[in-house]
This record gives sequence, structure tokens and C-alpha cells, in this order.
Amino acid sequence: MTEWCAVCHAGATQCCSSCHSVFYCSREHQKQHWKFHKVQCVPCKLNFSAELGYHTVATRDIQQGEIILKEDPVILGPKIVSLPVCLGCGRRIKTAEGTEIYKCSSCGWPLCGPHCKTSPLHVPECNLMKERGFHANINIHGSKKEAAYCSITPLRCLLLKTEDPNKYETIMKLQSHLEKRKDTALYNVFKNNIVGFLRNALGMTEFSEETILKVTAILDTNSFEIRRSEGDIKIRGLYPKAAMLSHDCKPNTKHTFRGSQFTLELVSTVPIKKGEIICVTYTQTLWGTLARREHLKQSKCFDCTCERCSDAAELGTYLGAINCSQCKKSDAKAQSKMISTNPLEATAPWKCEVCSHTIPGRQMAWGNDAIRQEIASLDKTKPQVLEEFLNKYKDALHPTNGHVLEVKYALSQMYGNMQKFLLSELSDKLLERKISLCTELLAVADILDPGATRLRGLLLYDLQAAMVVRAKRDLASDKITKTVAQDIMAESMTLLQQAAAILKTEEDMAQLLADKLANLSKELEFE
Ligand SMILES: C[S@@+](CC[C@H](N)C(=O)[O-])C[C@H]1O[C@@H](n2cnc3c(N)ncnc32)[C@H](O)[C@@H]1O
Repeated sequence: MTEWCAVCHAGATQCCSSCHSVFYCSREHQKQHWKFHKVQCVPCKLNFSAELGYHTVATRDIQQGEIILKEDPVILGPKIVSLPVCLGCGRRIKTAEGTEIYKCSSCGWPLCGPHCKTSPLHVPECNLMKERGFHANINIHGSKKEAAYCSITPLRCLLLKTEDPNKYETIMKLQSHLEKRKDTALYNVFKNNIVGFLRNALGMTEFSEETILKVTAILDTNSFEIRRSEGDIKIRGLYPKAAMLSHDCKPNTKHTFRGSQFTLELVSTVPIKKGEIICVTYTQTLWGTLARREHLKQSKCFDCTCERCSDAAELGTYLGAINCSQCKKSDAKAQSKMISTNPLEATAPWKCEVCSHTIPGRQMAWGNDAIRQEIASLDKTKPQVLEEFLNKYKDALHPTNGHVLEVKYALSQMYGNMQKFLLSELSDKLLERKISLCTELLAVADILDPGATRLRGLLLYDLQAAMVVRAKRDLASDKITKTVAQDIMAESMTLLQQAAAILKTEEDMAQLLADKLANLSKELEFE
């Protein structure tokens, strides 16, 4: 196929080596065009299909760990249901016993302090509320989520209509699924509180109920959740280019949010071939298919049919599986697994792979909900509570069932990291437990969240740290020779280097890992 020069439209002989999607007749024209092209130069392009709608595909082979896209948000704001956050910077507002929280003197919304009053994020809404005579009266109670925040991000989008019409138009072009959402129980609630607040309390009658609900639905369909442990931030943002990424339950990218602008950085976690779809996950990797598909249907209005969802064994991980109660009666050792007879149909019966015992799909869904609620109610500060949970369900749930993995992951993070369970203070038994938890979780992550993913990075980091402590103890008690200890230390160094390569894009981990690598290098030099 003939390509044409982006500058003079003559037949082109060369293309941009970075994105492979713009062509030139000569080096001179490529140089001339760079000042326009550099802002659009990404190794991906937009495609459309009946199944996915708009989605993004690679325009050249992309290596693992490459930055594919950097994008600033067009809007940032609180989530629909949010813990109290500062409307100036997005940080969590914490209330200490007996202390007053700071509130904006103009509009009454909680802020970190006077400096956040003039934040560009907050000024437009603050001016509007002041102008319309609205003063918020929010009482913050500890860590209770506040429904009042639900209107703020839609309000910020609507204010762009006059402040920045181009951004407003970009937002309004995004997919909303409004027709599917409109008559749901959730959107009936939004009619009262978001539409009611904006039109009645703020007098924004220039925006119809339909437009306000559309903006709300666009946010629900396209927002990225922004989590940052540093600064305790959990808000949402709209990134129109990144919003074109489709979902897959085994994604090939990860993303982080950098700096005070919350710039989204999309990084490939595995090598991606030219023409392949570049995807993210809109849900949780360690959830089973029933839970993931239900979440995607509710929040993003589609039925996921990806390779993982279509496979009852979840690519061999058996993440949704339970143990068969009938088989166990005849053979206590058998771990016969029950999996769905049709994973793309939530009500399909589940069947034992060995004895054909079946249970209705609805019963599985109830069981999963009950266990999810039980996990939510567990005291996550006490490892023994989580160990008791695992013990209680060891006969019923398969060892790699998503509920079990969620609790095992929490335990792997507690052992070695929390007060009274610091790595150097762990008993030999608990140290062994930490190593086996990390190893088990890594085996699943290697399949479902492979490559340079945060989950694998954190697990590799934790695993190597525990291996180093165990090797030192074993050497001190003459259980192993110095040569064996050195081999283990070298293996740990390899794991740490892998973790560092994966987590170097994570702002909160980069420095910690650099220090760790330096320390371990010194230890490796030991006699
Ligand atoms: C953030 S938007 C992505 C852009 C969207 N495809 C468009 O055309 O504007 C999310 C929506 O894309 C569609 N989508 C994304 N991933 C999908 C998938 N794996 N299967 C089916 N639809 C998908 C769904 O309609 C979903 O609500």
C-alpha cells in the first residue's frame, strides 16, 4: 500500500521509527513535522470493532516495560462514594479526636488548609457555589464515606463548558451507556442527589437532567481510579486517550499516576506485537470469573468474553474453583475441582471434574457473596484471624480460589511488614509461611498478571527479602554451608533485580528498591 508524506503528500519512503504511523518523503520533511508530531507520537492507534467499540492497537512491536502513553487528565475529582477528601489536592482529610477540620471560608467544603483554597481544581466550583449562595455543611465522622462528594466531579465537567469548551466537547464525545444505565436503581438515586443538587441547590438549570446524567455516566464508563499511598489519595480522573483502551481480564499493560498533575503513564507489562490490542483491566485480577463479569456488567455495561472469562479453569489457575464435597467423602485426599459448565453464563451449573456432581449457578453466586461479605468483616490487622478463615474453608475452597488468594495475599503482606511481625522478628515457622505464600501467589500471578506487573514486583520483592533472612538464620545455626548461603543470596539478588526492574515505574517503590539493591550488593560481598 502506498503511504503519503505528512508534509507534502508526495509518495512516502520512510516512516516515524517510534510510532510507525506517520510517513515522510524525506528526512527534511520528517524533521519539519516533528514539532507537530511529537505530541501525538505514540506506538498505538485507534481502531473500531463491533465487539469492543473504539479500542487501541499497537502500530509496531512494543517491548516489555516501554512507556506507551503519557497523558494529563482533563478532569480530576472525588469518586461517587468517597472518604472525605480535600477538594484542592485530593488528599484524604483525616479527623483526629477533638480537632476541627479546615473548611473553605467561601464554600464550606473541607480542605487540607488555606493553601488548597486557591487550587485551580477547586476555584471554579468554589466561585460558582459562592455566587449561587451555597455553603456546604458537611460533618465528617472518622472514616465514614460521604455521599455528598458524588456531585463534585460531574460539576467540574459541566463547568468546563464555559471554562474550556474543547475539553468539554472531548468529554461529551466519550461513551456513556446512558440508555442502559438510566433506569437502574443507582441512576434513580443519582436523579435525586446529583441532578437535584446541581439543578436545585446550585441552580444550574442551564443543564438538563439528561445532560447531567450523561456526564455522570461518561465518568462511570471512562474514569480511571487514581490510588496513591503517598499522600493517601484515592480519587478518579478522565484521560480521553487512555479511555480508548479496552478491557481484558489478562491485560498487557499497567498504569501509574505521576506528579502533582496525576499524569497517567501507560507501560507494557509484556511484549506486545504490532497489530495486537493494547488493553488494561477495568476490574480485579484476583477475582474469579463470576465476580469479574458481574462487576464489568454493572460498572461498564458489557459482558466480557475474553480468553480467561471463556475458560472455566481460568487458564489453568482454577481461580473460581471450589472442592467437590461428594468426591471427598469417598477419597479424603482427592481435590476434585468444581468449575462452571459455561463460564459465560452466570446461572450455568457448576460440575465436579471427577464425579460429575453438580450445583446450581445461583447457589455458587450466593456462596461467593456470603464469603465476600465474611472477608470484608474480618479484622485485617490480625494475621491469626485470616489464618482461621483459611483453615475454616480449606476443605470447601480450592487452594487457588480467588477468595483464598485474596486472604493469602493480605497475609503475605502482613508477615514481615507489620508491627510485631517484622521480618527479623518472625518465627522460623512464620518465615517459612511467608515464603510459601509468596511462591504460591507468584505462580498464579505468572499466569494471570504476567510480566512487569505491580503484583509480581511486590511479591518478588517480599519473597527475596524473606529468603535472605532465612538464609542468614540457617547459616548461623549451621543448617547450611556458606556456599549454599551465598547461592541463595545470589538468587535473592536476581529476584530483587527483577522486582526493581518491574517497580522502577512506581513512584512509591523506586527509592526503596534502589536502597535495597545497594544493601544486598554489600551483603553479597560477605566473606
Ligand atoms: C472506557 S470505554 C472504552 C472505549 C469504548 N470502546 C468506546 O468506543 O468509546 C469502556 C467501554 O468499552 C467497551 N469495552 C471495553 N472493553 C471491552 C471488552 N473486552 N468487551 C466488550 N466491550 C468492551 C464497553 O462498552 C465499555 O463500557
